Order: sequence, then C-alpha cells, then structure tokens
Amino acid sequence: MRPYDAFLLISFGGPEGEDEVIPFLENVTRGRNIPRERLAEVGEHYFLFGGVSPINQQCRDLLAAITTDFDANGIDLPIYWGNRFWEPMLTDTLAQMKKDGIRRVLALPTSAYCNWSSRTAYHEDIERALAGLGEDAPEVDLIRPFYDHPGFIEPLVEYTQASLDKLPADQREGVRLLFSAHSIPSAMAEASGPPGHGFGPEGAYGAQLAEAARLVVERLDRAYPYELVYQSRSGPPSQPWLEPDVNDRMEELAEEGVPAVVVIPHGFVSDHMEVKFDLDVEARDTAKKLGIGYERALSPGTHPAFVSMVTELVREYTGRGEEHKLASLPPCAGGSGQCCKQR
Ligand SMILES: CC1=C(CCC(=O)O)c2cc3nc(cc4[nH]c(cc5[nH]c(cc1n2)c(C)c5CCC(=O)O)c(CCC(=O)O)c4C)C(CCC(=O)O)=C3C
Ligand SMILES: [Fe+2]
Repeated sequence: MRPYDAFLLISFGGPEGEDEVIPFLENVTRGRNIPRERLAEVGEHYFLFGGVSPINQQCRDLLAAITTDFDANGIDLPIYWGNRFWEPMLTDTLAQMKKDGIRRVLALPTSAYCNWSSRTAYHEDIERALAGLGEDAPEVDLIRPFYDHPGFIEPLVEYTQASLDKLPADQREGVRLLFSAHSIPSAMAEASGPPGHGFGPEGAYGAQLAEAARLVVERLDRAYPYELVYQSRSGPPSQPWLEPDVNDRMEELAEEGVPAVVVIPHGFVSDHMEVKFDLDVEARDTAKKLGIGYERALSPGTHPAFVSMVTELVREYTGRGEEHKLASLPPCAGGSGQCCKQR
C-alpha cells in the first residue's frame, strides 16, 4: 500500500462574480468545438445568478466536512483543493504542494463516472501541471470512479424518496423517475468502454449511469418506473450526443398521460449550475408548460454518507479499509490505473 502525505480535492471550478464569467468560459472551452451561440447562452445562465456559480462554495463546504470527518477518524493528511478551470487553479495548488514538501498525493475528482471528460481530462490536467514543476514534483493518484459506492447511492435514495413524498398522492401514483446526467458526444460515450468490453453503445458511462439508477430505485419504498435522460448538451447540432434530452422526454411522457416526474441529477455530485439552471429553471419551466408535476431530488452535496465515503475511499487507498462497491460492471476500457484514456 502506498503511503500518502496529502489529500487533494479536484473540481471543475466556476465564476464567483460577473467579471469572471467570460474568462471562466474561455478557460473551459479553449480548443474545444463549441459554437459561439452556445457560449453566449451559457454565459446568460451564469448572469441570471449574478455571475456566481454555486460550485466553489459547495467545494468549500465539502472540504470543511471532510476536514471534520478526517479528524474524527484519525486521518491526519493535510487537505488541498484545486480546480481545472477557475481559482484556486490546480496548477497553483500543485506548485504550493511541492513547496510544502508533499511527495505523494491522493486526489478525489468531483465526478463519479467513467468518460473522457470526467476522468482522462483530469489525468491530462494533472500531468500538464506536474510537467511544469520539474524533477521532484509530487506524484498524484486519482481515486477510482465511485458511482456505485454506498456513500454515493444512499444520499440519492434519501433525496429521491423525499421528492416523491412531496408529490400529491395522485401524481405520485403515476410518477416517472428521470435519472439525469450530463450529455456527452456519442463517440466519447462509446470510447468510455467500447462494445467488446461488455458495454452497449453508450459505453461504460451509459452502463454505469444505468447501474447507479437501478441501485437507487431498488432501495425506494416501491418499484417506481424509471429511465435515463441527459441534459446540458453543447457542441454543434450535426454532432451526435447522448439522448433523450430531459425536456424532450418530458414532452413525450406528458403526451402519454404521465402526471408527474421526479428528476434525479445522479450524474453530478452537487447542485452546481448545470443543476440550478438546466433543471431548476429550464426543466421545471418545461413541466409547468406541459402541466405536469415536477420535483427535483438533491444531489449528494455534503450528505454525511457522502462525506464518509471520502474517508472510506482514503482508507481503501491507504490499506486501512476495504473496497465498497455495489455493482459488478467490468472495468472501463482504460484499464485500472488510468481509466478512460480514449477520447
Ligand atoms: C460529463 C460532464 C460533467 C459531469 C462530471 C464532471 O465533472 O466531469 C460535467 C460537469 C460540469 N460542467 C460544467 C460546466 C461546463 N461544461 C461545459 C462543457 C462540457 N461539459 C461536458 C461534460 C461534463 N461536464 C462536455 C462533454 C462538454 C463539452 C466540451 C468538452 O468536450 O469538454 C461548459 C462549456 C459550455 C457548454 O457547452 O455548456 C461549461 C460551462 C460544470 C460547472 C458548473 C458550474 O459552474 O456550477 C460542471 C461541474
Ligand atoms: Fe460540463
């Protein structure tokens, strides 16, 4: 087992003021094939909230909870935080860690699933940052995908049940659960664990999303009908991305007479902008227009079980605890060390 001398939370980052929105979006989309109109549109989502994404505060809250939980469990690793696209930037954090004499880093990404955007991109950003640090740069291990960890599933069960309980009895009777994740290009999904590795056309990403949804539903008070939907698509319209879009699917369901939906953003770990705008504003508005009931389950955030999961994962990697996995899907095509290499 490897000894570690620090824990590092790696997240996406988000703007915290109106003047930060465009520079942030420029960081995210550098070298990417995203139409200008889409960028302007996404910028408006942030301006609607005063230019403040909730993601950084959610990271601070999670870090505070982790600090307390590490203390309570005798884990004496110093805790650091770095983002891929906004301050505190991962590059600066790793430079500081080197200055502090840190050699071995155990890092947790704030994404639970396998795909290029959620895994490989993190590996690439870490490698790029370390390359700039010269000879005795720290070594960084990225904690495995945790989509089926009991500490990830339990909050989703509790929050889905709470949303169901808010629906009037007649709506709850015919409700459809919609498990929502970030859409990605179909080619990226396929590359996350291609056919031949035991996955369907939506790759390891689609299989893991389906498995996590199943794990949540089998723990509810009864067997509600449920399905996977996708949200927050970008890219040119000519490029295929994972479907159906949550709004399109709600339209079809309303036509079929489904009286209400509960949307569970199980593709995310906190209620950041993709949840606050794309679900709480846009999808809710769609439901209102369609005249159907709508509830949105919370994401794990700082739920105690999710915080404990971080401690358990650290134990797993330091040889002081066992692996907690509810699913038995094959590993993604990228292999065990660096998953989801392909793009
Ligand atoms: C799988 C996935 C997750 C979930 C897991 C993970 O974290 O990996 C995620 C999370 C997030 N995505 C976020 C924001 C954005 N994502 C964008 C663009 C893209 N996301 C993609 C995928 C994902 N994204 C992809 C394939 C693109 C196209 C460009 C590319 O191929 O890389 C763009 C550009 C504009 C647009 O196109 O929407 C923005 C602004 C925020 C921050 C929210 C906040 O500020 O609160 C978070 C947590
Ligand atoms: Fe994204």
